[in-house]
Amino acid sequence: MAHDNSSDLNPKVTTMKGFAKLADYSLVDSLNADPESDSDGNEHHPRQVFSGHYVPVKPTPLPGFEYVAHSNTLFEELGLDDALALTETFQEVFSGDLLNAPAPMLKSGWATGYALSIYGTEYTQQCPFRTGNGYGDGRAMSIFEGVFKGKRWEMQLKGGGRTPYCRGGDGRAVLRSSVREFLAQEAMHALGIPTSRSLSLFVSKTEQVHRPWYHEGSQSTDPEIMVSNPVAISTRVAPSFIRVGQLELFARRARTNEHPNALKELEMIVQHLIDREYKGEIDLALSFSKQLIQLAELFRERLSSLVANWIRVGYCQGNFNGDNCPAGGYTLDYGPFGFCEMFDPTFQPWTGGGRHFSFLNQPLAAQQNFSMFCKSLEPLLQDEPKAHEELLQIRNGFIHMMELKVESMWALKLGLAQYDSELVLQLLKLMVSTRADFNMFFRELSHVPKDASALCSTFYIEPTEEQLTQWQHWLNQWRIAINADEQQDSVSKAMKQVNPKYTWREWLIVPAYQQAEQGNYALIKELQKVLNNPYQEQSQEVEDKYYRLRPEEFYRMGGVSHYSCSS
Ligand SMILES: Nc1ncnc2c1ncn2[C@@H]1O[C@H](COP(=O)(O)OP(=O)(O)OP(=O)(O)O)[C@@H](O)[C@H]1O
Ligand SMILES: [Mg+2]
Repeated sequence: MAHDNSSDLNPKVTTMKGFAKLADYSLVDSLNADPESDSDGNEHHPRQVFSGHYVPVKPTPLPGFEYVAHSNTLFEELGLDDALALTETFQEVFSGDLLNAPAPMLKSGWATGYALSIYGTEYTQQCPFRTGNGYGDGRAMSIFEGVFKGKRWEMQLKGGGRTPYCRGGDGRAVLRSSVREFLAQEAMHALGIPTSRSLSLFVSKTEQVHRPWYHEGSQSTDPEIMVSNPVAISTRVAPSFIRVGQLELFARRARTNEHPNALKELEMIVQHLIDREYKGEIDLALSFSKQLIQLAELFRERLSSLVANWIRVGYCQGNFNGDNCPAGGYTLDYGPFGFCEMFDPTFQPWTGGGRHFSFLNQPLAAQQNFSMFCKSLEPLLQDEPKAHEELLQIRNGFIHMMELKVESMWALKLGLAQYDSELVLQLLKLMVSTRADFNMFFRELSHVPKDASALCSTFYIEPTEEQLTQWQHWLNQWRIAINADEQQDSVSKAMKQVNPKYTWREWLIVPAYQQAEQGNYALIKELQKVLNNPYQEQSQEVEDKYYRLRPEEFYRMGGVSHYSCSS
């Protein structure tokens, strides 16, 4: 199926010449190309896509583009020289113009369809045709795959214009959301959490689009005004961009036998998933049904560990539905996300997200996505009752595995050899009652203080005498549990490796995208540096600026503490 003739690149690539070919990995939707396609041969109109794994699309270039940033870290990992980001060809390609893309790159990219399920419920109404056949990458498109230093990566533009899945949207992403996604992906990577990565970010100096937003300083939940913002293209990179929702799309079609190839298309996309995301971990000599069982086990492991890690660093995805859940088990779609500052188990920055996707509910949301993943594999096991039963058991075991992961995450955060439910529950209650900052609290605790007053700098309120006594009691219990008198140094060191000092604080990111809108990208560079080293101590200057409780004026502020528009 996969057409794979890409070659390894030499270290430190300085030109685009070595960039590998886009893999035409599977069935293209060729039967129903858009009769209305524009003179550039591209499809900019919403339409139903009934079959095939992708639709060829050409990005719509950013007019009057300007380079904003690239990730030195990812460049280094891919073996690319930083100077490449400043070359004309690179800038053209990653601002959406493939006209001069050097061979063996193709002159067009591809967009994929996916299905939507929200918290385990299947939806079909979210496209103009109310069938689900027009739902998918509405403004994201991959432009090639390549092998860099022995590892295969897919590169995808976000905001590169309309696709048949655009549903009437403009196909664009604004600079605000693009800066957030660009920085967040690399910050998560630095935190040690699997994620799509950021390659580059370009902005248009001439094209703007409108998005609903807030008045300066507004405390409204809903945005009050339309604000125009420059459009941007960020490029994200991952082994593949296959989402649970994508498997769901093909499984739904297979279940209802929507066309003669439906089951085959499901099988092909699952094979592609194994090839791109699980090769090396799945025994390809096994029968396909046994491979599927291994796949489900591996994804269960990756997904549960991912979500436990999200909680570890205070991350809330915000909209963890099936189409924002990559089947490779990493984090994707940094639009509705946020990081919990003042600890609240129901923290949810995205006003459209609801409690079911809130901070400490994410394990349950993950369970729903995992169930949909398993359900998508079922049509492939319809003649294999034994394997089907095994799959159901793996599905039913998710929540237990998730619990274990969450428990060991708390144990790790607290430097405990074993999870202690009483200690953790008491702690979370105390954190809520004294309004502790989630990440600063754990960082200060990592110094293993003797006196509870050392923790007060992480509280948003002045604790009462009674609360201080409760804290001291908890601290004493905890110190006994970690054997602090003898192991203080080693526990402290280990805790600092899992409790980050520098994490995402939305109010410190806002000025970076605001200044970028004025053409000043210095703060983006500064944030890249700071967030790239989350576990290390940095200079006093950095500490004073970035290791701080959120100032009161940013609480309840639209666009900072919550947002309704993430695009
Ligand atoms: N401006 C837009 N134009 C066209 N389609 C859009 C636009 N904004 C969002 N969409 C599409 O709407 C759907 C839901 O949007 P959502 O915010 O989850 O995704 P996203 O942030 O665009 O993308 P992704 O999940 O690829 O990171 C997606 O299928 C997305 O492609
Ligand atoms: Mg999305």
